[in-house]
Amino acid sequence: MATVKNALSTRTFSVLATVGNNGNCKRKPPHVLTVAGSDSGAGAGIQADLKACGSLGVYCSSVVTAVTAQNTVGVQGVHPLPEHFVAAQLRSVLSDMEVDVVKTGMLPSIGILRVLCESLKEFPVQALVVDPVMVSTSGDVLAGTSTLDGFRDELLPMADIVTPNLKEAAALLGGLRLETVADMHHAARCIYNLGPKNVLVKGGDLPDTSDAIDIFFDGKQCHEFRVPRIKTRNTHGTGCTLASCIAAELAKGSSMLLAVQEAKRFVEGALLYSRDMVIGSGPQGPFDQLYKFKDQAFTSYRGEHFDPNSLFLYAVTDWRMNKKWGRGIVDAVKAAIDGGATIIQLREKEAKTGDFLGAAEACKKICQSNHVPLLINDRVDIALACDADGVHVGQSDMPVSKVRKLLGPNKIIGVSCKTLEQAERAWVDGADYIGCGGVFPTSTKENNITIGLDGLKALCSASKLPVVAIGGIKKGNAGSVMELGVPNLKGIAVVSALFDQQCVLTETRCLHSLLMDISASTMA
Ligand SMILES: Nc1ncnc2c1ncn2[C@@H]1O[C@H](COP(=O)(O)OP(=O)(O)OP(=O)(O)O)[C@@H](O)[C@H]1O
Ligand SMILES: Cc1ncc(CO)c(N)n1
Ligand SMILES: [Mg+2]
Repeated sequence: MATVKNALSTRTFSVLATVGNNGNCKRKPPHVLTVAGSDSGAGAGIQADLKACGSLGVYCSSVVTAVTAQNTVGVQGVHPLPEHFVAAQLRSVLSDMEVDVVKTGMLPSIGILRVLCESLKEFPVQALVVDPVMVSTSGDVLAGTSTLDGFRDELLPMADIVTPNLKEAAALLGGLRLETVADMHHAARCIYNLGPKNVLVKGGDLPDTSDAIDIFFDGKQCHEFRVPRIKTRNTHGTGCTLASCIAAELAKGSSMLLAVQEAKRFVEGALLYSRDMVIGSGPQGPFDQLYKFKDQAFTSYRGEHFDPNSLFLYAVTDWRMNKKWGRGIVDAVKAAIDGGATIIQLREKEAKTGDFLGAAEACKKICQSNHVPLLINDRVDIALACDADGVHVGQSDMPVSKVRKLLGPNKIIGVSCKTLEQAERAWVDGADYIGCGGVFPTSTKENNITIGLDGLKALCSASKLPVVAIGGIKKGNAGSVMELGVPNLKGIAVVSALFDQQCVLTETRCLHSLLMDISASTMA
């Protein structure tokens, strides 16, 4: 069950709008309509789209434009559906089902392309993702050359993003040669001039590159996406999957750039998971878009940005304490890391913005070179400005769902919780971990309610997220916390035990070795 929970990304639930209906509360899930061809081998086309959207927690309806007979060897046949029946399917779905985003794949004829354009004018949607499918990787033609003009003159001007591969980009530009990354940049700009709001030129098929490189152009800036090319024969359907994931993320409310980033991560994770899979005997096999349901390890694949074990010894800075002992934030952070701190949070309630940012930037360098994540307390602006690894917020700071929108899917978000309701909310809103306390009385925070070891244990047991304990923890009582033995209690967070001390390095070392001893004895 845990795998299923994970695959239904925490983010998913935060975007389920509730709509009143005869006094009842109903959920409206984000909804993508794919208008594409069926792939009998199920690696690409409608089948890929349904799996990809489903994996990202998005409802996917489907209008079939053609039925193909294909497998890992190639395309054995294409049977386009009659235009009037594509029109009928479009009307059925769009007139009734509150589609957020339309994603197009194989449009086998200019007639079908025009039917789609007419439907979109009659039933406008929030966003249109156009994957201008023309030729399969096996070289088989999936859309006649007559559709080229239709794409250029009618569909692309309506598109929020178009995602051609190299051959399709070349065809859209009248047979331009595309052989280098510089050519891809140029092509992205030229295709933008055909009218779409954004362009992603995909370089999966660029020869002689160790990276898979895609170029994104939003009319102002070009972004280069590079991931190490995964060595596998199973890449059939990467294009369809990528476009569907972009559509799904847009339907959930993401910005275009973040949607593309998330889609890339999904494809990369799926290829990695499926790299050794053997289906069929032809040259290009399908991969598994449902990978997140099958192997929990892949839900925490590196794209998932956060290792809960980094909560082990969590150092939270305090300007006043460090000043009292005559040292700056940066020196304090360096000493804590040298002593074994596994994550750093800068909590500088009184610092001026300019000073805070300067210190944060210096800490970021130290943290990065030591592979220790750096979080900023409360100040999302500072975190963005110094490119910190994430933010920690309290219950009266900016809500987690808003922080997630600002920081995107790849940053860490922690939130302080005392109650089971707050812990549940944190999970729903897309937090990565919970800070739970005060466990013991503390002077760092005024008027802080102490929940005690029992409160901590109850909250950990109920929480679906990893937990770090905080509040008055020091050498003398750290053992009683870690010995609670709840699996998602990953570590302790400390302020005065490290920073209200003469030597930060010594205190951190001491606490670190104590924690190591405790975890060795609890594992034994
Ligand atoms: N071996 C790989 N490793 C990592 N990423 C890849 C690999 N192959 C393709 N990609 C990525 O997959 C996405 C689709 O790229 P590609 O250029 O293959 O599209 P396509 O040709 O339209 O796909 P399709 O196989 O569905 O026709 C791109 O983001 C690309 O960078
Ligand atoms: C049906 C269908 N759509 C798209 C592609 C492109 O991969 C394919 N091979 N088949
Ligand atoms: Mg390809």
